[in-house]
Amino acid sequence: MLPPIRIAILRLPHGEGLPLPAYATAGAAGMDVVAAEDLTIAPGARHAVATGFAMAIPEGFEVQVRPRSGLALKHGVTCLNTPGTIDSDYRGEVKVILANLGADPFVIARGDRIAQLVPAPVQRAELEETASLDETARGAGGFGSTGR
Ligand SMILES: O=c1ccn([C@H]2C[C@H](O)[C@@H](COP(=O)(O)OP(=O)(O)OP(=O)(O)O)O2)c(=O)[nH]1
Ligand SMILES: [Mg+2]
Repeated sequence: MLPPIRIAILRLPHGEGLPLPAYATAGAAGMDVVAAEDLTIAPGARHAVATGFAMAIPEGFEVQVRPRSGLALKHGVTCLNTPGTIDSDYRGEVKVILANLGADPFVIARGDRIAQLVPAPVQRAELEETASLDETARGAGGFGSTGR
């Protein structure tokens, strides 16, 4: 495991009394995030769920917002934009965009764990426009071109 990076976190007024994101076990890769609001997401609906905190991620890193597998498997609830990207220059409230792909309304109580946060280094690219690309065995084949 790499040494942890430091991320400043600001509790917002409506986050008072809630646990900050935390690792559930010694080997957990993601910090669980709790909802800062009570709400019900209807089947087929989505909602940007409040978390009650904002962060200042160090330059060169991002934080990914990922679904919890238990919610996905048991209820069909996932992060619609997974993995969500929190930019290092974002200072607003972190929101979790949950979608209910299940058949039943999904009830969230303030304090329920709804997603997990994973910090990751950012690799930027410089694009170089070119007139042609090198040839490969795959070529333009994709989307199942190698078979099932
Ligand atoms: O799950 C998410 C995804 C994003 N964000 C916030 C932090 C992120 O830095 C910002 C912008 O996200 P993104 O770049 O994915 O969205 P966009 O649609 O491109 O918005 P923008 O035009 O603000 O970049 O929204 C969240 O709070 N939760
Ligand atoms: Mg963007």
